[in-house]
Amino acid sequence: MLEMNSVSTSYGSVPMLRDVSLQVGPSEMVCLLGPNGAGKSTTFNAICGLLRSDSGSIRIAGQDVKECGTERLASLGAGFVPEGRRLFPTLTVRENLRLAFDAARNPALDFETQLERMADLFPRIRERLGQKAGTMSGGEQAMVALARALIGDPRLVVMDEPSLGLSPKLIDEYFQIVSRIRDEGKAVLLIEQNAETALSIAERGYLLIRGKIALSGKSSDLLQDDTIRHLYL
Ligand SMILES: Nc1ncnc2c1ncn2[C@@H]1O[C@H](COP(=O)(O)OP(=O)(O)OP(=O)(O)O)[C@@H](O)[C@H]1O
Repeated sequence: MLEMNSVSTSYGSVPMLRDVSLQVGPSEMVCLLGPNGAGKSTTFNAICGLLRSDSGSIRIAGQDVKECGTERLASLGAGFVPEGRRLFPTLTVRENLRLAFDAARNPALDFETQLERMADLFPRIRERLGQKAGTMSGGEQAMVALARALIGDPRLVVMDEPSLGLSPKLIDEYFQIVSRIRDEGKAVLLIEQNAETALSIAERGYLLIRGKIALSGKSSDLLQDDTIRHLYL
């Protein structure tokens, strides 16, 4: 579903990602870990086409992101949860979800049916569809941002530090929903600081350090790895 091959990026003359390769297969949850400044959000921005790579390729469902253009990624079956949620604060929850639904351009889906599915998955937002997104609590906004990524029924979901700022109880609730999404057959790339939780629900993981993939493997192996233990556990 997602394939990055030897991707390098830079900010002006400063190199950032260096030869980053990673894959996420269908129905697979993979996490990307890394300390502050390692390049995790840069990777997210490169995947969703907001940042041009200098070399290498990024494919979603076999389609090159550069050729496709950011505005068409949703119609390839990809949903994104950016760091900080980035909802439209003056629009209601329903309007935020409607915009994402329309961007997915999936004629097989009906908006009201999808909205009902989101309300089932996120009981916290059922009562709040008419509320302006900017007036919601951080936890509620996190749920709306995930619902926005899911409303077009994507096959791949890419999330950038979705648990940032959530209470421990809400983090548990959030990741239970993320696990359910994977169990329903979606591919997930989970970019996270919260290594223990991410490795406990993802099948595989990558560790990014200073723009390079320093480690990769099965989550059970990474949990035992000295570098990971030293950095996080
Ligand atoms: N637009 C930009 N212009 C110049 N440098 C940038 C830009 N965006 C990010 N950087 C730099 O690139 C490096 C990686 O940033 P990035 O946001 O990808 O890290 P991160 O792993 O997501 O970190 P964090 O966990 O703190 O969010 C940092 O040193 C950052 O200052």
